[in-house]
Amino acid sequence: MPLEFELCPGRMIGGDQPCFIIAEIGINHQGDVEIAKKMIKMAKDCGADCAKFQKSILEYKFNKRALERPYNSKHSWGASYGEHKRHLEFNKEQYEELQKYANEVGIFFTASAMDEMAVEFLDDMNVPFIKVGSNDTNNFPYLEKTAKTGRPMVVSSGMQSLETMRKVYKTLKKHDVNFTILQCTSCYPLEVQDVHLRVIPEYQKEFPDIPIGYSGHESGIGISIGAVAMGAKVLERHVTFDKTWKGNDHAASLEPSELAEMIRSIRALELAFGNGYKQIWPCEEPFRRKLGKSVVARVKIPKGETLTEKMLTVKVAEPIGIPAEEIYELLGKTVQQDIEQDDSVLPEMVENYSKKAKH
Ligand SMILES: CC(=O)N[C@H](C=O)[C@@H](O)[C@H](O)[C@H](O)COP(=O)(O)O
Ligand SMILES: C=C(OP(=O)(O)O)C(=O)O
Repeated sequence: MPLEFELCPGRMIGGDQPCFIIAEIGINHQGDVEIAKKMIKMAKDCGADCAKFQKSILEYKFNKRALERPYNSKHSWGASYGEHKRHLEFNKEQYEELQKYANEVGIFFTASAMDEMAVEFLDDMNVPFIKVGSNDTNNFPYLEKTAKTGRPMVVSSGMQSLETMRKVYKTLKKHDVNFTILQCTSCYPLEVQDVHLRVIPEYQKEFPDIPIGYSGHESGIGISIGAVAMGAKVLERHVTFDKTWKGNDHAASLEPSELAEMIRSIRALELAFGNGYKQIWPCEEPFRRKLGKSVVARVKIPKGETLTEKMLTVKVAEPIGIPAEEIYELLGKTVQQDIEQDDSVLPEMVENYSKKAKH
């Protein structure tokens, strides 16, 4: 399987492709379709590639007692966890409305499938790829089912060991499905010492034929930009209109100005990566001419003298002379005209000196 693949129609990821940026709306829409739409538009306006939600079919994601447990958090939308989750869940019609809206806006639309029924739900919706949230990454029947849809998979790896991730990789390889693995630590918000960006190159070594990415829950944008510098080819961040809103994820999310700034910085960083060639670039020429150093006579050198190191020095000189890096090639050669002290040494002043001064 190649290191690059098509994650969404017409959008390759991996290799030298720009990092694919997922704006994770998740549950930050507060259960309100109109807010969700505004968030889709905001993600597009900020330059994200994809707007993502979280789809659960609650009776399949949770057992009864988990749905009944009290949820006394300040982030709760109901007395029980089930009521809270029901408030945040969009139905099929609402998903279709959001998908249609994302299409109009021109941004890819998908969700994490939070249980096996949600996989079917999203597959029926023809989403471009399925996100596997960290809490399903060790759920092998679910992974097999998702892989069988044939849709590319973005697999997060919070709350998992390397051993489990090796099993995940082998399982998905068996199904010949395109997938990427994201480094992730599942804490909300995530403290910097718990980020572990060095897992990105570790994953690259472990899984050399798939793109590796990062799903971040930290505050701010610097660490995610760093993740891209370390090779993340997919980046997912939660987004919000207001970090102080009620809800578990808002504090670990980016507000629009941060999202836009992060994406601008990532796109600039990608340009800055360059192609790995080291050479003198055209943009450096004026500066090389002004600031670059040439060989200069340290003393007056009469015609016929043989050049020694003591006769020469290196300075910013006018006119530009033989470049500094060629000074040793001059030693032992004969000068064919007088050179005054502090004058540039020019190629035509030196016998059999074939190299031309670089102008
Ligand atoms: C692991 C996982 O699912 N994480 C998700 C993605 O990052 C989160 O958005 C959770 O859904 C969210 O933090 C849950 O919050 P509450 O429990 O208040 O609904
Ligand atoms: C839980 C999710 O993601 P992550 O594990 O990457 O935070 C998700 O996308 O629903």
